[in-house]
This record gives sequence, structure tokens and C-alpha cells, in this order.
Amino acid sequence: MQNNIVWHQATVTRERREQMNKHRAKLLWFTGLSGSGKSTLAHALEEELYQRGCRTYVFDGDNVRHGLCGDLGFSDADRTENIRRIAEMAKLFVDAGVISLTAFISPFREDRDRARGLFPHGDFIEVFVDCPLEVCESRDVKGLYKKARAGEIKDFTGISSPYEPPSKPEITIKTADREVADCVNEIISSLELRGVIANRVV
Ligand SMILES: Nc1ncnc2c1ncn2[C@@H]1O[C@H](COP(=O)(O)OS(=O)(=O)O)[C@@H](OP(=O)(O)O)[C@H]1O
Ligand SMILES: Nc1ncnc2c1ncn2[C@@H]1O[C@H](COP(=O)(O)OP(=O)(O)O)[C@@H](O)[C@H]1O
Repeated sequence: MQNNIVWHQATVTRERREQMNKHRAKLLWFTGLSGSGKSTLAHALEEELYQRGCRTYVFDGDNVRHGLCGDLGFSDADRTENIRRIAEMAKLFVDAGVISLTAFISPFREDRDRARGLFPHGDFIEVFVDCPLEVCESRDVKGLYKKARAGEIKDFTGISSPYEPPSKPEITIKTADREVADCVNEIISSLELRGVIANRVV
């Protein structure tokens, strides 16, 4: 399928873009149950990074499942394809020098590991948004758990479709009984430690 396709070597490389941006490009891959806090944290973190002058972009259901992945549902195969497309897109954004954040349930370990495999070592930072199902269900941000329990939505993650937690995530953030700002600070500190962004001036 990829016969006779030759990659064109850009003169404006990722390294040059990173120098201009004054920060490294990385992919922060948020994974967790529906309602665990992926979107909230990804956007709050993006806000903080933006205020520090970083180039960022958040991929989540709103800008992906309506367009690029609008043809996909929630069967295992469709979720796998969803994650494959998102990972390939995020790879291009990282190449463009952007700190990219993805907020998808991405329930299957194999799919996340395949996504990780697209990136040089250290560039794929898996963020496990760890929140018990009972808490996610009590939040029921979109009323979907109620529908899933009533059998109105099939293959719902955590209820009638599996979620495989990461075995070795770079970052684990527990969101039950914690302030969003507290969680964001923890991720920021981890990014500073990894040299992705400069330390805060206090
Ligand atoms: N069957 C089923 N299972 C899980 N989630 C469902 C389902 N149907 C719709 N939704 C809504 O779609 C959002 C999950 O989409 P994702 O693209 O993140 O899913 S996946 O990574 O491909 O598994 C998820 O959004 P979040 O709540 O933000 O996680 C749900 O609102
Ligand atoms: N520490 C926290 N981190 C993230 N979200 C939190 C936290 N505490 C409470 N919440 C709430 O939990 C809900 C998470 O929803 P959302 O971000 O849409 O989850 P997801 O994207 O994983 O489906 C939001 O209503 C958010 O305000």
C-alpha cells in the first residue's frame, strides 16, 4: 500500500522548531474512564502551558469524533482505528513542534502501546487519569452512565466494555477528591522534571 512513496526531508526540522519555541515537543496521552477528568485536565493543563508561551494543541472527542473519526463507533475494532488515527495525527503535531495532548478513553493497552511505538523513546508520555468507576458514574457528566445502566447504550466502557489500565504510565493522576488545579500542578512539575518546559520562576 505504501509502495513508491518517498518521505520528503524538510529543512525546517522538528529540532529547529523546538529551538524557536523554546520548549520540547511531546505527546501527553491521557487515558481513563469516561468522566475520570481527561478533558478537564488536558484543557486546564493546556491553559497553563499557553500562559507560559508554549505551543499546544488538545485532541479530544469534540474535534476528532465529529470529523476525522466521524465514521467510527464504539466496537473494539472502531476504537482501535480511532486510536490509530489520533496517534498518527498527534505524531505530525509533535513533528511540528507542538506539545500535543490527547484525551481519549483509549481503553485497550495494545492500542496505546502501538501509539507509543510511533514515537521516539521519551516523547510519548502516558497520563493515567485514575478515578474509580463509582466516582465517574456519580459524576455522570453527560448522563451516559445512566443510559448505559439502562441498556440504552451498548459497549459502554466500564459497564459493558472493558477498560485496561496502563501497566507503566509515566504519570498517574488520581482525580477523586482532588482539585483540578492541584492535579495540573502535579503534571506541570513532572514536565519540568523531564525538561519538557522550563522550571517556574518563583
Ligand atoms: N459506548 C461508549 N463507550 C464509551 N464512551 C462513549 C460510548 N458512547 C459514547 N461515548 C462518549 O464518547 C466518548 C469516548 O470516545 P473516545 O474516542 O475517547 O473513545 S475510545 O478511546 O475510542 O474508546 C466519551 O467521552 P468522555 O466522557 O469524554 O470520555 C463518551 O462521552
Ligand atoms: N481533580 C479533578 N480532575 C479532573 N476533573 C475533575 C476533578 N475533580 C472533579 N472533576 C470533575 O469531573 C468531571 C470530569 O469530566 P471530563 O473532564 O469530561 O472527563 P472525561 O474527559 O474523562 O470524560 C468534570 O465535571 C470535572 O469538573
